[in-house]
Formats: sequence, structure tokens, C-alpha cells
Amino acid sequence: MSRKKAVKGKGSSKSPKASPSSGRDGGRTGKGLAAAAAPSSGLVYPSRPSISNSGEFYDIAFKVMLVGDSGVGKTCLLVRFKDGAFLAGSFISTVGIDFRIWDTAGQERFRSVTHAYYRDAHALLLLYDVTNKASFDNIRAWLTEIHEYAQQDVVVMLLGNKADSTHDRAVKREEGEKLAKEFGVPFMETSAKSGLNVELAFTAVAKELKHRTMKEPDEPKFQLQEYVDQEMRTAGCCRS
Ligand SMILES: Nc1nc2c(ncn2[C@@H]2O[C@H](COP(=O)(O)OP(=O)(O)OP(=O)(O)O)[C@@H](O)[C@H]2O)c(=O)[nH]1
Ligand SMILES: [Mg+2]
Repeated sequence: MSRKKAVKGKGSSKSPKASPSSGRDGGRTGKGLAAAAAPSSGLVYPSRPSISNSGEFYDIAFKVMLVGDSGVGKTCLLVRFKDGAFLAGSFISTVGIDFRIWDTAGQERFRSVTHAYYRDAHALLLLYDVTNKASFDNIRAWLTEIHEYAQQDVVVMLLGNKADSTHDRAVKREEGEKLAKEFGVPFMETSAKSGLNVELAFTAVAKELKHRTMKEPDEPKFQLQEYVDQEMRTAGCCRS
């Protein structure tokens, strides 16, 4: 697995619009978004390092999707990540992995379109809004949908977004933790507004995907939730 061969200035990145759906944001797209869908296996192993839309070389591409009710902050989270942490050059840029993130529309009327894109997703960031109880209650339905349409081994992470909105909070952190435990998925609260845990959410998923692909047979499994908890402890609970 060779490392990334060259990196152009991140600021030069201009992702084409190829979102699987278009919500209120008109289908704004994310970092390194693929112009064409990945092959059905999902994993992209170019015979030689290929160049991504952002002008970076990579050996493997992972497809990550942001899902959840309309208005929970999917697009904002992606924009925050894309314009912040990722630009600083992180874990992802050092291992030569293209991390393609697909922003989806949460509106019901686009749901059937989104389903079609679950199949080859490697990871799903499932968001609810901590100020919107209904978006939290709908998480069960989202998880059912994910089980139905996504790959069995898809990495799912539950994110309670808008954690900055302390006055309007309608869902306690403990409730999010409990639900995540029930479904055996990692969980954290985020804020696209303040940046809380945004980088951590994406890098934790990237680490899990990288580990799965590159791990030696006798290497222990990457513990995503443990990693997240450890990182939050190290950062004194609130990363931005
Ligand atoms: N306070 C606060 N507001 C947020 C946060 N993230 C998003 N918002 C606001 O929530 C609203 C919806 O955000 P979007 O990112 O467009 O939501 P979405 O999930 O992409 O919605 P759809 O595209 O319709 O599925 C916007 O008004 C944002 O400003 C956050 O972390 N904190
Ligand atoms: Mg959106």
C-alpha cells in the first residue's frame, strides 16, 4: 500500500456535483466526491495510484454517506469538516485513502433515491438533531432502513448534532448513548456550528475503514467507540 504521491493545495479542490439526491441545499456535495459511483464492491483499488477529484492520489477509496432527517445538519457537518479539519492534513492524507463523502437529502420524498446509494457505502454517519426529538425518534426507522439496504458490514456511527444548542436541547446525551448501545453502534455528540467532535467523527470512521482493509490477521480489531472515548478524554471532552 503506497502512500499518497502528491498533494495539491486543498484550496484548489472543486468537487463536481454528483450528489445522489438534492434536498434544500440543491444537492451540495462533499469532499472528494466521486463523479461516478464506485464499483459494486465499493472498494476502489486502482492498478496504480489514481487521482481523485480533489487532485490527490490515492490507493483506496471509501464511500461514506451522511444520513438522517431533513434539517439535522448533514450538509453543515460536511461543510465544517471539509473547510476545517480535513484541510489541515490529517490521518487520511497520510495513508493515501480517498474518503468520498456523499451528502444525502433527509426529506422523505428523496428517500427512494438515497436507498439506491446505500448498497456500496462503506460507512454511514447517521445524524439526529439534539434539539429535535422527532429526529431522534426516527433513528430506529433509519437503522431499520440501513439494515435493509446497506451492506451487512457497513460501519454506522450515530451522531447527535447541534450539541451547541444547550437551551433548545430536547434529547439528553444519555438517551443517545443508550440508543447507540442498544443497536451496538458508536455514538458521539457533534456541533457543525462550534466544530465539536466534527473531525473526530470523520477520522474515527476513516480509521475503522482503514484498519479493516489493512489489518494483519493477528492484529486485534479496532475498537471505534474506545478510540472515540479515549480521544475525547485526551481533549478534555470537547474537541473542535
Ligand atoms: N445550532 C446549530 N445549528 C445547526 C447545526 N448544524 C446545522 N444547523 C442548522 O440546521 C439547519 C439545517 O442544516 P442542514 O445542514 O441544511 O441540514 P440537512 O441535514 O443537510 O438537511 P437536508 O438537506 O434537508 O436533509 C440550518 O439552518 C443550519 O444552520 C449545529 O451544529 N448547530
Ligand atoms: Mg442537506
